[in-house]
Amino acid sequence: MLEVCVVGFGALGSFYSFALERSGQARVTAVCRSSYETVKDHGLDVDSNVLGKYDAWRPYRVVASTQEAADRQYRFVVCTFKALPDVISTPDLLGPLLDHGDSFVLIQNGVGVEGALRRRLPMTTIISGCAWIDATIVEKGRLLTQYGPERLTLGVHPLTDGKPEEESLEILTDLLLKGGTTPEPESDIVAQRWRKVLWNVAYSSLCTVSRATMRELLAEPHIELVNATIKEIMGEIILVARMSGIHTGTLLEDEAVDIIRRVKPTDFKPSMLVDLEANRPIEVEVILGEVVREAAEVGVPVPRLQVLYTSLKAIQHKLLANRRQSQL
Ligand SMILES: NC(=O)C1=CN([C@@H]2O[C@H](COP(=O)(O)OP(=O)(O)OC[C@H]3O[C@@H](n4cnc5c(N)ncnc54)[C@H](OP(=O)(O)O)[C@@H]3O)[C@@H](O)[C@H]2O)C=CC1
Ligand SMILES: CC(C)(CO)C(=O)C(=O)O
Repeated sequence: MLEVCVVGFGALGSFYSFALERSGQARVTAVCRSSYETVKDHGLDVDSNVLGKYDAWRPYRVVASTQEAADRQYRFVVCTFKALPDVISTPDLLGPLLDHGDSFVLIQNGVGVEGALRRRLPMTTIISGCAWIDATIVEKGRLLTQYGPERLTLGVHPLTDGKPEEESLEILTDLLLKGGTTPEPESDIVAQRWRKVLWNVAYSSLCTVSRATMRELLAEPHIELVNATIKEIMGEIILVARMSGIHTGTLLEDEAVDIIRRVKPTDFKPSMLVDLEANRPIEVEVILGEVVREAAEVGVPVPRLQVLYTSLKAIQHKLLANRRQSQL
C-alpha cells in the first residue's frame, strides 16, 4: 500500500482521496481543519457523478494537523487547500510534512503556485495539476457533491536543474485511473496552467466582482457585451503568455474561442464567488496577481486585468479584515 497524505480535505481533497483509496493501492492520511470532528466521527457521504454514491466513507486515517501527520514518510503529499500566498505560503502551511514526502502534488488553480515550494525543495519532485471539475463540500463538511465530468491535467514541475522525473507521475496517474478518475499527463504543465487561467481570470473574476452566476453573467440583454469583454481580457493574457515564452500545444487564441463557445448559462458559480459568499479568502494572487506581475516583467500593458485585479484586491482586503475581526 502506498502512503498518501492529503492536506486540505475540502471538495477536491476528499474527491481525489476517495479515488486514490478506490484504486486499492493507496491509503490516505487526511489532514482536516474545520471538518476534523465531522469526518472522524461520521465520515463523509459522497454523491459524485464520476465516482458514484457512498455513505459515511472514512479515509484510512484522519488527523487534525500536519504535525500529527508527520509520523511517517509518504509517497505523495497532495495539497488541495486553496492557494493563498497572501495568507500563508505553501511551505509554511505544510510545515513538518516538508521532510516527509517523496513527491508533492499541487491540485490548485492559478499560475506560479509551485514557486514557493520549489524554492524550499529545489530537488524534490513536484507534480502540478489543474482540475476541470465542479465539486463542493456541503452540510458542514458532511457531504461531497460532484456534478458533470472530471478531468485532471497533471505534469511534473521542472526540477531546479531541469532534470525530468517522470516515475512519480506515472504512479500517480495509474492510481487515479484505477480509482475511476480521468488524469491526463502533460509534458508542459506550465502551459496547461496558462490555458486554465484564461477561464479563471475571465469568468471567475467577472462573476465575483458582479456577484453573478454564469446564467446572470451570460444573460441575453448583455451577452454580446460580456463576450466582447471576455475576448479582450483573454487577449491580454494571451499576449503576456506569448511574451513570456509559454508554448501551448494548441494556440491559446483557439483555446479562448473554444472556452467562450463552450460556456453555458447555468446556475454554476465559480469557486472564487463561492469563497466570497462564504466569507473565505479568494485566490486573487495566483489567478490574477501572478499574471499582472508577469505582464509588468515582460512589458505588456494589461489595463483590463489591472481593473479586475484592483477590484478583487479590495474585496480580498475586506474578507481578510472580517476574518481577523471574527478571530478576536
Ligand atoms: N471545487 C472545485 O470544483 C474546483 C476547485 N479547484 C481548485 O482546487 C483547489 C482546492 O479547492 P476546493 O477543494 O474547492 O477547496 P475547499 O475550500 O473545498 O477545500 C479546501 C480545504 O483546505 C482546508 N485547509 C485550508 N488550510 C488548511 C490547513 N492549514 N490545514 C488543513 N486544512 C486546511 C480547508 O479547511 P477549512 O474548511 O477549515 O477552511 C478546506 O477543507 C483550489 O485551488 C481551487 O481553486 C479547481 C477546479 C474546480
Ligand atoms: C473552471 C472551474 C469551474 C473548474 O472546472 C474552476 O476552476 C473554478 O470554479 O474555479
